[in-house]
Amino acid sequence: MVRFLTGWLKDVVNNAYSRPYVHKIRDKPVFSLIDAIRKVKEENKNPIIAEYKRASPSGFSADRDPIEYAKEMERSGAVGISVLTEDKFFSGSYDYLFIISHTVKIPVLMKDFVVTERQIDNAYNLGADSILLIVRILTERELESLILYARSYRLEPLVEIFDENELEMALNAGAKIIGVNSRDLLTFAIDQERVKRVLRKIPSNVIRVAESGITSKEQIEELKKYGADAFLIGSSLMKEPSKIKELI
Ligand SMILES: O=C(O)c1ccccc1NCC(=O)[C@H](O)[C@H](O)COP(=O)(O)O
Repeated sequence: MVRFLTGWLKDVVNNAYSRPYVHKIRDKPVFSLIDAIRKVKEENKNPIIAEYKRASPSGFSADRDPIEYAKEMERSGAVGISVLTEDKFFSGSYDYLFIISHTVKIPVLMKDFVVTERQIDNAYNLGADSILLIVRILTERELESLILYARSYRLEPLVEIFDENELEMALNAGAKIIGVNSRDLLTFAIDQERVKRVLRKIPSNVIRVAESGITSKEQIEELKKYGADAFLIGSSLMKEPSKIKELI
């Protein structure tokens, strides 16, 4: 049983259960997102996970070529690329994941509302190096078992949390890389103060990712003071890809 869900989150999860199995065989190695983040930090640069997102339920939309975008992000030093594959609300697709993961040689994260092992099979077969697991939409048992299932493919999942309660669940489930989303998934409101509060409670042996609503270098520097190791940025890079140079 998934947790009690309302509004569009209920629809997005129902849709996730019906995603088809993709018949492909993985033909590339797995790149570790955690290792890549540590390496970029050692080089005194900001590890930016650049997101390929064409639309979102909060009204965002951008029409950008996935190959050009991914190449520019890699060339500019992004630590990884996050690819939205959710089709109904984000206009994502498995095709974008396959194309991008076969274009770049940096880790690629499958960003979706993962609730089934089949979605993880697809992520692996399509060339993803990590997947997102959102605590808000999973029970504790599901979170634990999906983490283990992803690891059976050597995909270390980015576990997304909202607050301290979800942090406890993520830590209990053994997450090694945790993202704190500043965007409330139901109201879409951005709250960076909550992110700072939660980030500083994450143990330093866990990789801490600040997610959503990041538009400037000043914000990144501020989030670093609270322990952020990496930054997941979608909208502002989709609108203006060259901005990545100033953020790194
Ligand atoms: O992007 C949205 O508007 C959104 C709305 C509701 C649920 C999730 C949503 N986005 C998923 C994400 O986590 C973001 O795409 C990602 O963190 C990047 O955020 P941003 O830089 O603000 O585009």
